[in-house]
Amino acid sequence: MSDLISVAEHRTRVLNAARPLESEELAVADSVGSTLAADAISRLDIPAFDNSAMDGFAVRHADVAEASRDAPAVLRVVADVAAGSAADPALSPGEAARIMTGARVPTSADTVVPFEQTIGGLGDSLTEAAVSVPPRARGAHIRRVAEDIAAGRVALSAGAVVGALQLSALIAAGVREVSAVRRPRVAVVSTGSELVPPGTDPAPGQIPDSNSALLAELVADSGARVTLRTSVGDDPAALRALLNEVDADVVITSGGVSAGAYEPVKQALAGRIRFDRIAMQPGKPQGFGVLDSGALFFGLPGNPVSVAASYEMFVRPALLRVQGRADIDRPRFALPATTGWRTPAGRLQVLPIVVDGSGVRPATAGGSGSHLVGGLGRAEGYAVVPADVAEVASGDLVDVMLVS
Ligand SMILES: Nc1nc2c(c(=O)[nH]1)N[C@H]1C(S)=C(S)[C@@H](COP(=O)(O)OP(=O)(O)OC[C@H]3O[C@@H](n4cnc5c(N)ncnc54)[C@H](O)[C@@H]3O)O[C@H]1N2
Ligand code: MOO
Repeated sequence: MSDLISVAEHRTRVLNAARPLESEELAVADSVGSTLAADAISRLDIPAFDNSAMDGFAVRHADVAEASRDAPAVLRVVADVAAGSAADPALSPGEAARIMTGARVPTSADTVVPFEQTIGGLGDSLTEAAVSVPPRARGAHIRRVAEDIAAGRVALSAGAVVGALQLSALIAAGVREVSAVRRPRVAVVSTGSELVPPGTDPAPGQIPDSNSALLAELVADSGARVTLRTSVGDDPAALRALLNEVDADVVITSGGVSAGAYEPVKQALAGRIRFDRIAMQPGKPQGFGVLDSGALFFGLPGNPVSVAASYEMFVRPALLRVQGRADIDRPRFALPATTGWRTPAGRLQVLPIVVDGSGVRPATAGGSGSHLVGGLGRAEGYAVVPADVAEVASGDLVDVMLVS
């Protein structure tokens, strides 16, 4: 239909309004989940000093270069260097130091021979080392100072999110504080008079409010903080009052944006934000704008699969952008469909999928219905099928983004 606007156009509008928040200094231990606002600079070399990669002997390469099982190079062991030791024993020709993994390599040694390449191994290692296998090269089994990151270099770049891997790198680099973008505060509001709180038995005509939980968890997964999670009935005045009070950087509602008689979001915000029909399935009706408070406002359609798909396509990229993330899109892979399915003409399809062997199939038994919230529980990601494709056949390659 001609009044549909493309996903790309809507996304551009959303991202243009999504500006990074201010930054704050955080202790590294408190930075997990935050995005760096500036490069974190290493205070230490990694490795911090030349050290041994193996338990064995620190040797002079010239002493062992010709060693063989028939003619072992027999060295006198003059020192024992454990990890943590500051010792730097001097080795003369014909001498070795016993050394453990992670220990400093003596300045006068240039190679490490593991116990396995000696005749006596650990057994008589404090008296002599009979090397029976020559090292592959001078420098073998030595981990060089700063070969990974040098002090003064970037340990983690602006725009990176601090997870477990990044935290370990920052700690190893001796970083104590980072400049991080403040995490967005997000309000999640379900609308609909049919909703009852999770765990409550619905009366006839009622259903559990699954969207606010869905959105709250998605928001948390995106590194933002849910500061309000609530539900209002089909009551535009109540919603307007709530929106006037809410203190958040981003407000996300579900429901009440389509063409019915009771559309609280549309009625509460008519003239203040845009309501568009997007060429996407699910997720056609979308409200978006900036509230008087400056908060970004997303009025997502109420159908649960529409909420999940709209979040992936519009809200998540925006939340990552306001956090200053370098990467705001999930990686996409082309995988074959293991079964065929129909796609809506003229709308980009965002279909929950299950990874099935080396291909994908719809997660929702009935296909692409936006109400099939039960099937969402099986979904591992989405197939994103262009608007001009009318049908996916078994074996076709489809673009997939994984979310779990
Ligand atoms: N005449 C038309 N009707 C509809 C159109 C249209 O273009 N013309 N669009 C359809 C499409 S597409 C969608 S998507 C929905 C969007 O409707 P709303 O955003 O107004 O959402 P509601 O009507 O409030 O709810 C839709 C559906 O989702 C269920 N729901 C709502 N909130 C929750 C919640 N928190 N947890 C679980 N389920 C929820 C609700 O009960 C409805 O079944 O409009 C179509 N109609
Ligand atoms: O756009 Mo609705 O989300 O197709 O069902």
